[in-house]
Order: sequence, then structure tokens, then C-alpha cells
Amino acid sequence: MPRMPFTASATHTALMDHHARACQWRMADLFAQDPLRAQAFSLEAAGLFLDYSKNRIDRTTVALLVALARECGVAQQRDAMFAGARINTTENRAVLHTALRAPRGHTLRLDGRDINADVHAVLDQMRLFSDQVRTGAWRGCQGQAMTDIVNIGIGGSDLGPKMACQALRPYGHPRLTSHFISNADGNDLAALLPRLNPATTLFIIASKTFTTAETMMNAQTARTWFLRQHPHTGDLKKHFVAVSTNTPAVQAFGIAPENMFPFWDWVGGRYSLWSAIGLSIMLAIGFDHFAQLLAGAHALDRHFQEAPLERNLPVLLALIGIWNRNYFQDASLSIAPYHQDLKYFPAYLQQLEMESNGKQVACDGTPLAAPACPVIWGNVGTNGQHAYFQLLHQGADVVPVDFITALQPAHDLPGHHTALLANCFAQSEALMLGKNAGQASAEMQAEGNSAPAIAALLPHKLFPGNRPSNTLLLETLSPARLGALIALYEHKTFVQGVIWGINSFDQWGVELGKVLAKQIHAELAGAAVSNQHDSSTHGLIARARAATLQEKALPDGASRSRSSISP
Ligand SMILES: O=P(O)(O)OC[C@H]1O[C@H](O)[C@H](O)[C@@H](O)[C@@H]1O
Repeated sequence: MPRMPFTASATHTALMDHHARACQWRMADLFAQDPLRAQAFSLEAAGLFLDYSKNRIDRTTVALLVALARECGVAQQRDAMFAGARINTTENRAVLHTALRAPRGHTLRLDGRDINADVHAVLDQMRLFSDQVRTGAWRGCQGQAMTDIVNIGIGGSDLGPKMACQALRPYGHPRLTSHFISNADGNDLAALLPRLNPATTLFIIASKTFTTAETMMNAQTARTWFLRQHPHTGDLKKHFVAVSTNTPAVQAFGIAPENMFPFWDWVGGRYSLWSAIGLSIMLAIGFDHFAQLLAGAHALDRHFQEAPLERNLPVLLALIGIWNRNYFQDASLSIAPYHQDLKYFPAYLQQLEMESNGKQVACDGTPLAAPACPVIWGNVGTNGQHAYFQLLHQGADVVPVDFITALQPAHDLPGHHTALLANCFAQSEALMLGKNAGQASAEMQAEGNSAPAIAALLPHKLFPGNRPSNTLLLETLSPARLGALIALYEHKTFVQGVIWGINSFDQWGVELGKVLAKQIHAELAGAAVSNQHDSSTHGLIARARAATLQEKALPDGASRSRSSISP
């Protein structure tokens, strides 16, 4: 049923009026007026504490935003998703990543199948395999235990597992090193292969479709490299496994059926780390910790399903985002983890949010009346402070920030963690408070500056402040808390998609470039160049073809320093 755009609702009109007033507010004043502000605008669920009080909001703002969520049918859409309705309408698919973390015995049937039984059968298969690899019972072609796990995949078949393996590295196995190869650029694989012993390396070819060009190319290159050193194709089954929904393509690649870990079309790529796509995570941290990751996500799922909208963590995070994006017109959101092990979290969220909601038409194909997903970007916080935080504090654009940190460190180096937390909390305070002319000139006077020096420097020393942020605190970055954190952002993305009226589960926008790349690939390889290209693309192709010809003309070995490891 076509949904009404949120901009057509009565609550939106009320929010517009309210926003006109909110533009006059200073958050510093709101804090001064209300000693209970932080308490009023914070919430804890599934082991995650969210303080959203440093936003340009008051109680009316939250009430209106919650009313908007109600009017847009967030609760109904959420229930439809959990129940297995085909809410991915352009692909006619259910969206059931939540079923991947439901405990054994949880009843859910899809097209007559007990999908809980299917999910747990694959988890059992993954457990058996990962236990064998981790204990050393799984032996390679020369009878040795595995030392290196190489996950070959891209997008959702890379970003989630890579992010989670990094986040949970204190839980890693002492003998096993995880590697992630995604880029079609041979530099990625070429830099790794010489460091590996094929007899102790396990490749996981992770691809939902098993047709993704980058993954297939890297997989073929890895296979060729392996066979060069161990030419018996029978040995491949000790060193290559696949994770996919496409059984025929996996078999055609030559991977033994017993080495395939399946999943289903109702799992979107960017929502797939809970499925067999998480095999590299389970190999690194073990089944029990993987089960805790799932349990943490499930706890957040329950909260999302059961808590009233006004006390619902993902709903509130989503609504604050809508407030910033659609009323204050903030076009980007910066993610600042104050935790080195979350260094891939911003990249993971880029796919999750931008591939889900980076769209401009509604589910029914009509143009959206308001812009949707902001640009998501960021890096670990303290490094960002010494790079782009300048813009966050004094740039012309207001960039909301999500600060994420853990109260307890995963190391025992003295002093570091207190310094880290101090920086995290200081940044959100500084962004909110800013510094006015009176404060800045008083400081410069106290430092003994002359009046002309103060006048000259003053404009540079001002901080506008009133810049919004959320702070998310975890007790520790444990598997359960990481699971809850990821699920929080998944559901935030979902709620925003519902309000914007978007199908958050397709990604047609990635197709055009793939099609053109295929044609240009053929042209670079020698096919006649189409005269349909624009002059820029035509010129670039011509230059690349000329460079290839030149390279071919060079004496053997002169052109590539890494020739020994090229396939
Ligand atoms: O897992 P695969 O089928 O190889 O897909 C890998 C990735 O590539 C695609 O182009 C999509 O944009 C992503 O959503 C997907 O995660």
C-alpha cells in the first residue's frame, strides 16, 4: 500500500513550526535551565547507553518526532519485517536478518519452511568446521594446521566480517591470522600472497551471489596461486570454502559441496554478518563468542520490538537523525569511535546507511519530497581530532557527530584509557558549548596579549558551538555489546527508511557502473572502443590502452616489480 510522504503529515507541519523556534535555541542555555536534561534525554538498552541530550531538542521536539514515527507506521513496518513480510518490494523478498540471531526454537515460517531450523543447521555446520580449524584437527594438504584465514569478498561480504574481527581482536585465536581481500586492484592480493604459506592457508570465498566481479577475480587468482604450488586439485577442498546463496556457481568454481556454507535471499548483503558470511568471525573468535555476538543483537531486537517508541533506542537515534537531516538540513553525519578496535565501524556504517537509504524515490517509485540519507563518514576519534575536527568546530557546515566509546579498555596499559575518554567527552562538550568573543578575549588578555593582537586574532579564536552530537557508551567492547551496537544502527537505518518512505533493502544504484565497467573492461582488453563514450571517457580509455601497449613493449620483467606473484 503506498505510504503517505512524511512531509504531508500534520506532525511535519508542527515540526516545521517547532523548528523555527528551535533555531533560536542555544543548547548551553537549555542545559543551564534544566539540571535534569541529560537524564531526560538518555536511555539504556541491551547494554548500550545513549546520551542524546547534546542535540537541539526539547521535550516537545521528541514528542513530535515520536508522533511522526507513529504516523509513518514505524511500528507496523517493524512488525511486518520481523514477521517475514516481503517488505523488499522491488526484489520481492522478505528481510529477515533478525531471524539469524533468534535463539534455537524460535518459531518463524517463511513460505512453509521453518527458517529457525535452517539457520541453526548452518550455525551447527559453521561450529563444527570452525572448531576443527581452531583446534588444529582440520589439516591442510601437507598435514599441517591452518595459520591464515583469507576472506575474499566485497561490500557486505567484507565490511561486516572485517569490522567485527577487528573490533573483537582481543578474542582472536593465537594461531590464526585473519586477512580480508576485497579490492579488484591486484595490489591488495599481490601484497598478501607472498606472506602466506599455501599449505597452512584457508581461503573463504564469500559472496551472496557468487557472481561479483571483484570477488570472482580474486578467488580465481588465489586458486591459481595455490595450484601452482600444490597442483593436485583434490587439495583445494582443504584450503577453499565458500559462503553463498548460489550453489550451482559455487560448484562450478570447484568448491566441494561439503565446503559450502549456505544462506538465503532474505538476508541482504549489508545485513549478512550474522549469517554464514560471519564464518571468518567465528573462525577468529570461536563459536561461543559468535553466539554472544548474536545474543547481543537479539537483545537489541527484542528491545526494538517491545519498548514504546519514546523509550526505544533505535527509534530515538533515527528520529534525532531525521531532525538534523530534514529540519536543520545537515547533510552529513560523522561517526567518531573512540576505540581503535572500532576503526572499521565508520566504513561499515557507510554501506549500511548509504546503500540502504541513499535514494531519491519512495517505495512506490514517486520522487521523495525531502532528502534522505546524509553522507556518513568518519574515523577513530582521537586521530580525527588532529585532522578534520577543525571543520567540525569552526567550518561553515554543521556536522552532527556520533561519539562511540567503551568505559573499560581491552588492554592494561596505564593512563591511556582515561586520556581517551577525556578526549571523547571534551569534544562533544566543546562542540556544544563553543567559545564566544568575551571568553576568547578574556583568555588572550590573561595570556598577556596586547589589545591590537587580541583584535586581530579574535575572529580566529571563536567557536560557534551549538553543534549536535550523540554519545554511545558500552561497558566494554565485548561480542554481546558489539552485536547490540550493530543491531542498533541496523534498526536506526530501518526506521529512517520507513519515515522517508524508502525501500531500504535494494541497491539498484550500484548496477549502472558495473554494466559500464564490463564494456570498458572488454575495450581495455583490445575490443573496438565504442564511439558512444563521451570524450572524457574515450580519452581515458585511449590513454590506458596506450600504456598497456607500451608496457608490452618493455623487456621481460622490467615493468612489474611483483611479477613473481602475478597469476
Ligand atoms: O556478496 P556479493 O553477492 O558478492 O555482493 C557484494 C556486494 O556487492 C554489491 O554490488 C552490492 O552493492 C552490495 O550490497 C553487496 O554486499
